[in-house]
Amino acid sequence: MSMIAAFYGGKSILITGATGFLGKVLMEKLFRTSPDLKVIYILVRPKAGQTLQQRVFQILNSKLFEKVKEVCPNVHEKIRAISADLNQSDFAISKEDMQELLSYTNIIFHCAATVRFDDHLRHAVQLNVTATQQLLLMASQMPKLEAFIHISTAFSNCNLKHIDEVIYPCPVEPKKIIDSMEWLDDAIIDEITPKLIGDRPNTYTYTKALGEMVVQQESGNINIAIIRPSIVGATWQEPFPGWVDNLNGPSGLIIAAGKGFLRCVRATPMAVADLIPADTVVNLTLAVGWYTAVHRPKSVLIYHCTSGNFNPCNWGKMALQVLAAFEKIPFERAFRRPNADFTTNSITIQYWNAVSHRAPAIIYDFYLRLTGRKPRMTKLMNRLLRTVSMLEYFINRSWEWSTDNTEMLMSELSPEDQRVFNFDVRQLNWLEYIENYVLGVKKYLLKEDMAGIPKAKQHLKRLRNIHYLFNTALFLIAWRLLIARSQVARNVWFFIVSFCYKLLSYFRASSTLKV
Ligand SMILES: CCCCCCCCCCCCCCCCCCCCCCCCCCCC(=O)SCCNC(=O)CCNC(=O)[C@H](O)C(C)(C)COP(=O)(O)OP(=O)(O)OC[C@H]1O[C@@H](n2cnc3c(N)ncnc32)[C@H](O)[C@@H]1OP(=O)(O)O
Ligand SMILES: NC(=O)C1=CN([C@@H]2O[C@H](COP(=O)(O)OP(=O)(O)OC[C@H]3O[C@@H](n4cnc5c(N)ncnc54)[C@H](OP(=O)(O)O)[C@@H]3O)[C@@H](O)[C@H]2O)C=CC1
Repeated sequence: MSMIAAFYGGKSILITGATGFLGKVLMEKLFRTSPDLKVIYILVRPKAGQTLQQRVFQILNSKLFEKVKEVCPNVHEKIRAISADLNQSDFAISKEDMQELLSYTNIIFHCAATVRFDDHLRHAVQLNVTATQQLLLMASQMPKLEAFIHISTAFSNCNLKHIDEVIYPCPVEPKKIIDSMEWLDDAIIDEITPKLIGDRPNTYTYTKALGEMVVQQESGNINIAIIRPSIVGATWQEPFPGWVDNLNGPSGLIIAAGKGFLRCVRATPMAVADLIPADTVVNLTLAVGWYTAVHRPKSVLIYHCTSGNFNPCNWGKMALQVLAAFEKIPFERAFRRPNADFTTNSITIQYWNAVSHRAPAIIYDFYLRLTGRKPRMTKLMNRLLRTVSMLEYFINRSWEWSTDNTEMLMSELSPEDQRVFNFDVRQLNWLEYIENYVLGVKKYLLKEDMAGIPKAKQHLKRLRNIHYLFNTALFLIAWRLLIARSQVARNVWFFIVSFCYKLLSYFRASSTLKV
């Protein structure tokens, strides 16, 4: 019997960010392994014309929750969606709902965040820092609370090369930042943002670091732990391999590469690709929830959820594996054949961007115009290149994260818990994982039918032939222009033609002699 699964039985659990990628996988695993839990409260904001109920209905009716419905048929009754906006004071939760949350919550998993790299500092602070502070204040008023698990990121201290399981202070106190956001206007915030974030690449990593400081400062008597996952990818094993439902991290780039839009990047092939499957993060999170509640460590423990030091894979190897997966599982209607060229040279990347990305987009837009359609490829390409430039920081560096707490926890688990809540990535086979990832992107993000694979393969063959034809034509035109202008080129051409003619005559003569 799993001790962790039993621990969550009968519990009232509060999850923020439950409608996000990680939150959904967390909720699914909780229901599947502890169907006797009392209730999961989720803080949800109405969105895109959908009511809370419609959002919950959509989640529960997704493929992700198919197994849950078998083991926990009354799952609908066990989810309690609470209308909340983490950007508002008291999260805009009604008095009655707040009372219920304060009275009954046993465990909190705080997953909500803005994960956009380019978010305005005011908004990023509001969600990643102030909301964390408010949630801790709520937590301090919960008499039945046993543990508060805060999801941060392994990149909150990406300005360092080696990162220990400690909270590194930022130069300006989070409280000062929170206060200043209230009275500074946007223009001034824009001006001071680069100074505040210092050598971090974006507001996301900076505000996640501030969030951790808030957790430490406001922990009081609450049992708190922080999880720091690296780049969260599709699921590895549970509830099935390859589940992914948003474009963040590598998923969007896999689409861009598979569709042939993105063919080269500024990346360091030998840099460690610290990807971590979503289900691994969730398993560690649930194990940490149990450990924190039961063992009540004296200080805030930090758990790095990374793959690099257990089972490293670099970007070069990973890109080759992705390309190999595209051979087996091609995406439909690719723009060009997938390719993966890496360079660390800024001039080379500018040349490649011009030749491999912008020029084909311009030619295609020209073709769209000629055929009376609206050009769109150049715009799309510019947005893609902007996205890639924001991710470049993470694909050109390697980090080392110490994992003593994660390893300690692994050794604390019973063999059954190690199996049910497996977070040991040493067992992960990257080739298999990447293949399932590409399959998942095709099925769940692009919603493409597997029956279309032969047609997609045919399309790629056609693109390869067009590519060869185009290159041959380009070569012949260039050569024709050259021999028209240069005596040396003409001499070389004459030499090649006469050499070929002599070779042909020789073979013809020798074959006549044999007869
Ligand atoms: C397994 C990987 C191998 C890759 C295989 C490739 C094979 C060969 C190809 C050759 C190239 C090789 C590439 C190799 C390496 C790539 C590896 C991937 C690197 C991943 C690094 C991630 C680092 C993460 C570190 C921190 C982790 C965290 O803690 S938090 C979670 C991470 N957060 C994010 O990922 C958010 C990032 N996104 C944003 O901040 C914003 O979306 C944006 C600023 C980038 C863009 O914002 P914008 O206002 O323009 O609008 P938005 O509406 O958001 O999107 C615009 C269009 O772009 C699409 N989009 C969004 N995100 C991505 C993405 N990650 N990749 C591609 N496309 C993306 C979005 O759908 C929009 O499209 P349109 O609607 O069509 O305009
Ligand atoms: N994905 C990754 O690669 C990594 C993620 N992490 C961390 O994991 C956590 C979860 O990330 P992930 O699931 O990928 O992110 P998502 O963007 O998929 O989910 C974010 C969640 O936060 C919710 N949220 C955002 N703003 C508000 C708001 N104002 N009020 C209420 N809820 C809000 C979203 O709700 P809604 O659906 O309404 O938008 C959504 O449920 C984050 O803390 C992130 O920092 C850490 C490392 C890597």
